[in-house]
Amino acid sequence: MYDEEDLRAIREGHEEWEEETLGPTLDRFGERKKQFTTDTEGHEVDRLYTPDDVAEQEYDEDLGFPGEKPFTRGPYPTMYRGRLWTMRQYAGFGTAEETNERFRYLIDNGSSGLSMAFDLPTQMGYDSDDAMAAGEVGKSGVAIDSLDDMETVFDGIPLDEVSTSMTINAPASVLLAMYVAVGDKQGVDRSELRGTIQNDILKEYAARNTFIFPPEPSMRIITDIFEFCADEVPSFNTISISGYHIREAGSTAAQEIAFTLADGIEYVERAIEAGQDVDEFAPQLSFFFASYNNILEEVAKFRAARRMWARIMEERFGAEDPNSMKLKFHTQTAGSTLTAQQIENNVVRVAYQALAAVLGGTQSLHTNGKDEALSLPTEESVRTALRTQQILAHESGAADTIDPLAGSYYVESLTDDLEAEATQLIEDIDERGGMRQSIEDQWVQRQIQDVAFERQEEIEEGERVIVGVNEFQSDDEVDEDDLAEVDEEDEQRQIERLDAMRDDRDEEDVEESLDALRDACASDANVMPYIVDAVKAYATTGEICDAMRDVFGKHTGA
Ligand SMILES: C[C@H](C(=O)O)C(=O)SCCNC(=O)CCNC(=O)[C@H](O)C(C)(C)COP(=O)(O)OP(=O)(O)OC[C@H]1O[C@@H](n2cnc3c(N)ncnc32)[C@H](O)[C@@H]1OP(=O)(O)O
Repeated sequence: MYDEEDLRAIREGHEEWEEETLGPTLDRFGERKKQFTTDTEGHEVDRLYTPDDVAEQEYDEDLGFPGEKPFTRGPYPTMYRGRLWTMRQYAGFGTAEETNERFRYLIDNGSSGLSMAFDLPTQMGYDSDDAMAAGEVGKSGVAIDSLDDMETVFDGIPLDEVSTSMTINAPASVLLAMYVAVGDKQGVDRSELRGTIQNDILKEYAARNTFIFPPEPSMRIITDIFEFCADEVPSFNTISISGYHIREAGSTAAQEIAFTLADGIEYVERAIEAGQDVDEFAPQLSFFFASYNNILEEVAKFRAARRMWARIMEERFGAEDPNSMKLKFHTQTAGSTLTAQQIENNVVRVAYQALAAVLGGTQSLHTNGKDEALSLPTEESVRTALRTQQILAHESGAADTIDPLAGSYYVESLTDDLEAEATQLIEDIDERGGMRQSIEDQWVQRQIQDVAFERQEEIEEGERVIVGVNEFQSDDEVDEDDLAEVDEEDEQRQIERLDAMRDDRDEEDVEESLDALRDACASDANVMPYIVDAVKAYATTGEICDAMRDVFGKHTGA
């Protein structure tokens, strides 16, 4: 963007400055550290960035305009001036009634989207009365045993007026079918259903661990979902390809981009192999990233990811519809950065992380509650987390102009560096036979673990300061009474609900629908319509997943 002459003058000026102005000050005072790095190991931060650091950038090709390729500056032409990001607080615990109450509370307080957390048994495809579920029912999210529970969660919440994200992976097909069935019962046209299922099984094998079936049938179910949604539920985001868990497992920012986009590449390849047209399903692919404390690195990460995905979709897959190239993403502030010490500091961490997400152009945001390192968040901490977003949206000015950090020599240079680093990693993965193979070989897991280990050492040795933990400690202790408690009776109540539901349903319908589903799994039919039928017959999550386990088998380890 600068001509050679300008650049030469800048370089000369830089050298002069180093000698005449900087030198004497450095000699007298030095600097705080020998080396400055970004949040992630190995990425050195220079003292000063100038146009020379972004001399290679071409405005048109690398930045462009918002809503246009390569979408570095954002997927929409007006961004937050037209519509604020969706404030989507992750919630759900105990029984369907409790979750319905929390959802209504969030909507009453200005939440603009819902985000549903499921308990571990639901995520693993077990009913609440299964021996495998004991002690876990309703703990990390809501227990959904059947359509009956789903109807209760959305009681009084018209599905044509909200968009709902569901953090569900291995049994995503079942929960999506339940959502569709609730919509059908509410009389909402399927084309009006909006939301996202996480449905990202590859990162389950690599980092999050709630898988049920082996990789092969899991990938088939995912492509069936893409096809079903394109035909029946066209506004639904069929997957949330997630870097969040990869980062939380310890990865660097560049690895977070690379492994997430490499997962994306694997899904796109599979769907194309299954005969689908890339421009039919790609616009409904969505992404999910973490936002950490290093604000400028995070902004660069989001911008680099957008640019890379646009290039991958166009150049690698020949996508023609610009909507197929737009990387739209949800952000969650980083749970692992929250400290159990001085929990009020977490409000500040979350605010900075949320700022980074917004400066980076997120479409949807969850801000963590300050107490989440210790317990489920209380209503009060959930409210403060939501208010943090509202202050950011309405008071900070951060939403008033598009991609405000563009043109910062540092942010642009870091955007380029992260793109280069992540592109190199994707090339390495390609050479190893793709992401699925690299996960099966444990290569991805090892890359992440190595970084996580180094970071832990830095914290233990005090090289990395965590305020309130290894520096600036104080003796204040959290009052246990201020934390949310899990109701231990929930498990029993949920089992009773499930029993009552089973007494009411038509067993013959259930059996027939499960037999048909088994047959569909064993053939090459799309499984989704069969799952919708089973759900509508009130077959349970566990029964449906068992029918699929009968045909697909179980995956026991990555
Ligand atoms: C840690 C934890 C765990 O492990 O358990 C987790 O995983 S929690 C994980 C929780 N995960 C999540 O919550 C995932 C959330 N994800 C999402 O909501 C989605 O995938 C998303 C990222 C694409 C965001 O979807 P969204 O509906 O909120 O937002 P969108 O960007 O699609 O915008 C909604 C509609 O408004 C339109 N729109 C948006 N902005 C503009 C604008 N400036 N001008 C005009 N129109 C606009 C869009 O085109 C779209 O309409 P149209 O559709 O007509 O084009």
